[in-house]
Amino acid sequence: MKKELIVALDFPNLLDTKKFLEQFGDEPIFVKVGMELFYQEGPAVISYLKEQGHSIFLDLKLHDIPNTVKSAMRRLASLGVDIVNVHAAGGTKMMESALEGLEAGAPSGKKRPVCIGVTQLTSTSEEVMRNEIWINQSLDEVVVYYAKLASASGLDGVVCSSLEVPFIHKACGEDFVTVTPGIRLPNDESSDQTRIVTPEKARELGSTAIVVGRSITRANEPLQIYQQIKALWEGVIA
Ligand SMILES: O=c1ccn([C@@H]2O[C@H](COP(=O)(O)O)[C@@H](O)[C@H]2O)c(=O)[nH]1
Repeated sequence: MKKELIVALDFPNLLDTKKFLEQFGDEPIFVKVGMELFYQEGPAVISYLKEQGHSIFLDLKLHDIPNTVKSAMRRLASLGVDIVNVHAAGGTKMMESALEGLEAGAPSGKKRPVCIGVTQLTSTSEEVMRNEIWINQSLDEVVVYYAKLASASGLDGVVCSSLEVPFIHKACGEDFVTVTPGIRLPNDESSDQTRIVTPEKARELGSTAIVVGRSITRANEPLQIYQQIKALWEGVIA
C-alpha cells in the first residue's frame, strides 16, 4: 500500500459529510468512514463516496465470533471499499475468518480489501491498559505482540500509533501496513487521544498511512489545514 493521508469523516450524516467534502472541489481524497456515519447512512454512504472517486477505509473494527465476522466481512467486501479492520484481540481464528469472508465477498475480478487489525486503540495509555484492560506488559510489547498475531493470521497490517511503527516493521517486515491515527499538529488539543504524534514525526517513524479527523474536520479552514498536514506528511515543508 502506498503512503496515504486518510481523513476521518466523523460526521453524523451524509448531508454534513457532503458539505465538508464540497470544500475539496473535485479532488478525490482518501476518506475513513467510521461507526457514526455508517450506522446512520448504511451502505448508501459508501456508494456515494465511491461515485465521487474517493478511496475508502471502512473503520468498523469488527470483534465477534469467527463465523459472524466471516459473514459480516463478506457483506463489507461486496461494497468495494479499500480497507477494513478487525480487533486483533479477537484472535487468529477470527482474523483468518475475516479474510475468508473478504475473499468470498469481493466483487468478481477485484482484489479483496486490505484488512488490518487494531492493536491497542490510540486513546489507550499504558496505565489504562495495565489497570483497566488488565494486560500487564508494556504498551510497545503488547502492540508488537498483536501485530505479530495479525501477521501470522494473514492480515495485511495493523492500526497502531506511529510511536510503535519502528518496532512493528522490525518484527513483521517493512511492507506490513501500519495505519496510524492519533495525529496532531503541535498546537492541537489531544482530546481523547493519548498516543499522539505530529505528521512529520509519523513520516520519520515510517507509518504507511496517517488518519486525521478533528484537526481537519473541526478547523476553521479545513482545506488549508488538510494541505498543511499533507505537505508535512509528504515532507514537502518542514
Ligand atoms: O486506535 C484507533 C483506531 C481508530 N481511530 C479512529 O481514527 C480517527 C481519529 O480521529 P481524530 O479526530 O484525529 O482523533 C477516529 O475516527 C477514530 O475512531 C483512532 O483514533 N484510534
